[in-house]
Amino acid sequence: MAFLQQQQQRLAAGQQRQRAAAPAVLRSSISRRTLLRPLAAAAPTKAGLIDGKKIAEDIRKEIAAEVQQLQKAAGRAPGLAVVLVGARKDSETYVRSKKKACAEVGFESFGTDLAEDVSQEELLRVVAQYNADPKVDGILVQLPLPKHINEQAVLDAISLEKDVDGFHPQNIGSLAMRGRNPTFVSCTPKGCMELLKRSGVQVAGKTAAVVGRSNIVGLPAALLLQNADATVTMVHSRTPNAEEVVRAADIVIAACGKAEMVKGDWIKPGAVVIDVGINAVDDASAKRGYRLVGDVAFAEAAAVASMITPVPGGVGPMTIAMLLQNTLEGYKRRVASR
Ligand SMILES: NC(=O)C1=CN([C@@H]2O[C@H](COP(=O)(O)OP(=O)(O)OC[C@H]3O[C@@H](n4cnc5c(N)ncnc54)[C@H](OP(=O)(O)O)[C@@H]3O)[C@@H](O)[C@H]2O)C=CC1
Ligand SMILES: Nc1nc(=O)c2c([nH]1)NC[C@@H]1CN(c3ccc(C(=O)N[C@@H](CCC(=O)O)C(=O)O)cc3)C=[N+]21
Repeated sequence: MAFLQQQQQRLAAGQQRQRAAAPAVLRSSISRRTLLRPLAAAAPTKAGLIDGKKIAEDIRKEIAAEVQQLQKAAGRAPGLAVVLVGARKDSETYVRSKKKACAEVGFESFGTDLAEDVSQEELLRVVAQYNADPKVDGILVQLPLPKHINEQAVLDAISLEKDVDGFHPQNIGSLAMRGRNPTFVSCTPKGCMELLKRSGVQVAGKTAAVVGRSNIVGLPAALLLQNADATVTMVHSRTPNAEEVVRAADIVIAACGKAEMVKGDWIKPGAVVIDVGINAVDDASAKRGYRLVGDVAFAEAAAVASMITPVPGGVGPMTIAMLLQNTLEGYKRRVASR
């Protein structure tokens, strides 16, 4: 019981600190009942929810307003080209939601759907066409690509000025070097940082753990946190003491692609948890026959963390909002340099 009390006390203190830093929109999501609950209560304390869906919606509105303002003088709307290879159901869904988001903010979207067995040469030709198209500000080739295609060769072929995914080696390399600004920052890690920023979470001086080291999520997320003056540790499949490293962190970004791997007792009381994971698990009671869960065991972690993102409704919608933001940035640069 003494331990529980201590933990509750630490939690309440952490939450009050976070609450003081949090903007009004978020403050309302940390309930009074949570804060005023007697310390010895057995029920788990609920973390404040970081509402990625709402924050992404705010950003889309900001983008739409800017497009309205800019497009008359520019003579055209921002343009995003999305290339889809094959017929993976999840990829088709993502591409559809990207095109829908484009329409919503007043972008023009271009799309090329290629057959699963398309040759690498043909795919490279499509990329080259979009590189040369003056109406296209951003190019996204949906991943994963079929096995017979060299993914990196395709990503390398996207013009640096149109690499709105931020996957070009020069963009990732610039992120890793002090004093260099990448042309574009990858959407998912950029979305994680934006969630922290818009939730009033201070990053400078904090310890952070990133679970996962992929080129598209874990690595750039760690670099961004480090550039924001956090002290960062990366955890991967060969890390023997992942749990211990995560438990030392004030900020956790989970991107390991393993459903609910990060447990509640891995989380330091009062930590902020950003869950990037998107995993489908079978669920006969769900309409689609499956439901989405993150890389974090949400309920357990929410009982310990001060703030946490849900899945769905957390990082996912932010990825799309950042894709639009990157495309708008590219458009503004290209219009200005005419
Ligand atoms: N919300 C969004 O917008 C997006 C969500 N995602 C989701 O994010 C997650 C990560 O995606 P992505 O980076 O592409 O995945 P990858 O499979 O490319 O990378 C996973 C990383 O996690 C590490 N890892 C795997 N198992 C463990 C383990 N047991 N302990 C510690 N680390 C481990 C791997 O280590 P190692 O390097 O040693 O193999 C690897 O670095 C997925 O769930 C994906 O669906 C991805 C993109 C966008
Ligand atoms: N070139 C490229 N760029 C990418 O950015 C890219 C990619 N390839 N391949 C696949 C991953 C995955 N990804 C997601 C985007 C949005 C949601 C998203 O909006 N998810 C919703 C739920 C969607 C649903 O209900 O199915 C949510 O989390 O709330 C998820 C995942 C982008 N990726």
